[in-house]
Parts: sequence; C-alpha cells; structure tokens
Amino acid sequence: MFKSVANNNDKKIRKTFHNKNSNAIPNLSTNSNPNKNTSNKRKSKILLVLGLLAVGSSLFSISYQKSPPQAFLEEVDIMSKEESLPKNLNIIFVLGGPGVGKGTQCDKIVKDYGFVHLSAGDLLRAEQSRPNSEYGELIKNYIKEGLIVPQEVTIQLLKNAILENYNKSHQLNFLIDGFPRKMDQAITFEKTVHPCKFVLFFDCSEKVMLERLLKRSKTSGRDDDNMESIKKRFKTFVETSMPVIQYFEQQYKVVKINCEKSVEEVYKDVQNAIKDHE
Ligand SMILES: Nc1ncnc2c1ncn2[C@@H]1O[C@H](COP(=O)(O)OP(=O)(O)OP(=O)(O)O)[C@@H](O)[C@H]1O
Ligand SMILES: O=c1ccn([C@@H]2O[C@H](COP(=O)(O)O)[C@@H](O)[C@H]2O)c(=O)[nH]1
Repeated sequence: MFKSVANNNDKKIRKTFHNKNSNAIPNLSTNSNPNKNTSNKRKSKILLVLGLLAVGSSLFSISYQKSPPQAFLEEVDIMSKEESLPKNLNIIFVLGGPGVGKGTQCDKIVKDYGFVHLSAGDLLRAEQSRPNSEYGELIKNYIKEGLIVPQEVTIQLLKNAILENYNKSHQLNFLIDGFPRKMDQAITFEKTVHPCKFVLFFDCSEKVMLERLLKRSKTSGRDDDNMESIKKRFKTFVETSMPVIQYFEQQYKVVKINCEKSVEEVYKDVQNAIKDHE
C-alpha cells in the first residue's frame, strides 16, 4: 500500500516537472549547456538567493538563542512552586521490572528506616484521577500502553512531593520507586533535583513477574494489570528502562538484588544494601 502511494506521488512530481519544462530533461552538467551566459546569470541568481538565506537563518538563530521558547518544565502548572529543593537530600532509586516487588520492599523500608516512599506510578495515577487535570487523559493512555509519560510531568510531580514532605516534616530521605525509567528522566532529575545516592535494582525472570502481576490483577484494580498491557510494560522495561540501570551500573551505583525469593529473604538483602551505604 505504501509503495503504491509513493509511486503515485513520484508520478505526480515527475508530471509537474514535465509540464513546467515542456521539453525538459533535467541536465546537471554545465558543459552540455549551449548558452553559457544565461547559465552563469542563473548561477549568480541562485548564489544570491542562497547568500540571503544564509544571512536570514543566522539572524534567526541569534534571536532564537537570545529568547528561546520557554522550557516545557516551566509550563507544567501541576504546582509550580518557586521554593528551591534542599541540597542534602538522600535519594535511593528503586528500579526493576513490572511486578518484581518494588512497592512491597519499599513498604518495609519505610517502616524500619523512616524513608518517604514516592512511587512515580502512584503519583501519575493520582494526577490522572485529579479532577480537571490537564494531563489526566495523556497519563491514562501512556499507562495503558505501558509507555513512559513525558518526563516533564513525572519530574514535576516528584519535585512537588519531595518539597511537600520537606516543608511538612523536614524529611530528607526518599525512596523513589519506579523512576527513572528512561535515560532523559535520569539525567534531568539528577541535574535539576538531586543525584541519587545509589540504586536498588530488583531482578527477577519475566515468568515470575507475570505470575505476580496476574495474581495482583485480581485485587489491584489497575488498568495495566492485564495480559496486553503487561506484555507492553515488559517490552518498555527491556528496551527503555534497562539502559538506565546500565547507566548507573557504569557509575558503580547499582545494588542488584535477586527477587525470586520470599519477601523476607529479599528484604534481608535490601537491609544489607542500606547498611553498606550508611
Ligand atoms: N518476594 C515475593 N514473593 C512473592 N510475591 C511477591 C514478592 N514480592 C512481591 N510480591 C507480590 O507480587 C505482586 C507485585 O508486587 P509489587 O506490587 O510490590 O511490585 P512492583 O514492582 O511495585 O510492581 P509495579 O512495577 O507494577 O508497580 C504483589 O501482589 C506482591 O504481594
Ligand atoms: O517514571 C515513570 C513511572 C511510571 N510510568 C508509567 O506508570 C506505569 C505504572 O508504573 P508502576 O511503577 O508499575 O506503578 C508505567 O508502566 C508507565 O506507563 C511512567 O510513565 N513514568
């Protein structure tokens, strides 16, 4: 189908050319042109036009740099507070495939160590259900398709939650669960919010994660706990989120934890990792 459209277009273009240049077969060789004067005049005209275009684009580029369009981040009005974030935050990223057990382990860490648990997925779902949210529909679609919501939205939600907790109770210790899941998020968050101290990477086979998710689907009420969305989430994890883990591995920031064990056994490894980073 695409081929036939392309062929039609191609024919149309060729036809137009032929009409405008009745006898014309385009000739790119200057030597074969009998009228050199006319050819030279044409060349000078073309050079003049190219020169004007170059000057124009330089002027445009200078003015563009002086007043670039506002970054999307500034336009997101989920809650744009002017307050700056504290510089001494203690941030642990909690990463791993869908259903590996991130939330389960975070709940246990919160109880024992008093961290604040911020799940990027939970924040997005809350924003999705917020009445009149500008991003509700967008978030819903991305989640159903297992795709990563544009970073501006997620980072703003995380910033707001960090600030809220800091303002309320001077909390500095945060578990950021299920984020960053894409390279742009990792870089922007560490640059504009705070670098992470280390990364807990929960590892598990897809088979086990699928079993856990299907079991959870009976009670979770989540739009994406179904076979179709789960497959898409696995794909996104492998293709988009694993490179983030590799990026932090190169910085020796990753503690990999095998999650094909009981919740308590996994938690022992988690505690050791926290101890090693005190
Ligand atoms: N070690 C474990 N052994 C058996 N079941 C587990 C284990 N850890 C978690 N589960 C169960 O697996 C399901 C998924 O766990 P959890 O919600 O913590 O995963 P998650 O990584 O946060 O998922 P998601 O990425 O979808 O948010 C839950 O029903 C949980 O009770
Ligand atoms: O940084 C993020 C985190 C999550 N999402 C989207 O939310 C769903 C659900 O996330 P869970 O961590 O499983 O609760 C995820 O599949 C993404 O669609 C995101 O876009 N960005």
